[in-house]
Amino acid sequence: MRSDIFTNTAPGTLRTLSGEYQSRYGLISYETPSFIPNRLSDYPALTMRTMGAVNRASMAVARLSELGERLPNPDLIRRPIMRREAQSTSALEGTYERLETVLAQDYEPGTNTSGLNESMREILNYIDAADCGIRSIRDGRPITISLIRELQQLLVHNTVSDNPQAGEIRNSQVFIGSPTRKIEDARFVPMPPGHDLNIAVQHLIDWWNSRTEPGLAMLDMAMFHYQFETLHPFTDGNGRIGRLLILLQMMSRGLLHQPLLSVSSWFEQQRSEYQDALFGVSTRGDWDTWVLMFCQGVEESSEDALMRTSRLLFVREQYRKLITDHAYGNTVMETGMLFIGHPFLTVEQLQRYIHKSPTALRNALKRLESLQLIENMGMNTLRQMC
Ligand SMILES: Nc1ncnc2c1ncn2[C@@H]1O[C@H](COP(=O)(O)OP(=O)(O)OP(=O)(O)O)[C@@H](O)[C@H]1O
Repeated sequence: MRSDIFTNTAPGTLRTLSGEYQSRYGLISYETPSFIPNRLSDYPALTMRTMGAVNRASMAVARLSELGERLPNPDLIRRPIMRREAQSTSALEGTYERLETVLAQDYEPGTNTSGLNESMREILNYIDAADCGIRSIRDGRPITISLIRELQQLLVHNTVSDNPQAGEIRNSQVFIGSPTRKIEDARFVPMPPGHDLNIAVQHLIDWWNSRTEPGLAMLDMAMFHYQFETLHPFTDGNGRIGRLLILLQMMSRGLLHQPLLSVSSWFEQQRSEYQDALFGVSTRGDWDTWVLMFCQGVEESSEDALMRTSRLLFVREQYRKLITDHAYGNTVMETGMLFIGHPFLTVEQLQRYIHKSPTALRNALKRLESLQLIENMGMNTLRQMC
């Protein structure tokens, strides 16, 4: 990491690290600065433009929350939204599966994924971690180190990163973005592991839990996200856990009651600006650019979630009306409603969710197909058509 781009307004200090790493050519020695951020304390000075973005983001989340309160079946509607988040937060870190494949994957949190490929396992692990986080917040559990460690452990479960450091604050050095594999060329080198890192992470969590002013929650989340990523507490999964925490923080501060927000797709589209903005805080204390970007991301993601959720509600109403107009019975209605949260369903899944005879289910599917609400894709899979 270059040290000359850190100015005297950087909110931290540089410490030189030296060591050796194993390359394919043998042990190579390195010497590089690492960045130790100051503890978060007061709010940074922000421009009027950024304060406006903070307000707009808060209002967009409030609108989404209001819609969430009116949802007839929030758990069903949240399912495709969480899968989309799982797909894009993983894509941001280079783990890619098509969204359709993720939506079609027959999976419920906690079930065995060992037969699946590594990238699908990672994506489904995110669903497990998100599910665990959401349940914890709903049970009134505060955001603590132990909760965050539990989420990271779920995220890396049964993947290449499932090692003795899974679920632990790291005890080894990490380097962000060193594509040439030369440590000196890493874009950012977080602080070394050990006592100081553990204390810094604890301080960050205490800082978060001491913030209670609702009007400042957006700013708190932006600052928290920067500090979390800059500390990089884990050996893997820092980006994904950091972005999951944004949702959990909104829920725990009462800004959002239903987990309808997916921020990663927006950050994925702005990947290099996102990393530059985080880096800009470290190198020159440019909080304004970072907070502005964070709030734009939250605002646009909330607007997008509002649009997607409203569309799902509209589709649900269309299904309901058509099925009612044709005087079809409960099984058709129940089956049709299931497709709202499951754009793809296999016959086996349907049999698991709807406890009716195979003939009744077959008839219900035929009726939904005749109404052109679903389509048979072959291989026992049906797809929502609206
Ligand atoms: N300059 C930077 N300062 C602080 N954080 C950064 C910086 N650049 C990127 N990040 C954060 O680090 C994340 C990527 O980190 P890294 O490539 O080490 O992945 P990771 O820790 O393995 O976790 P994940 O795979 O979930 O990101 C980014 O998503 C971003 O949140």
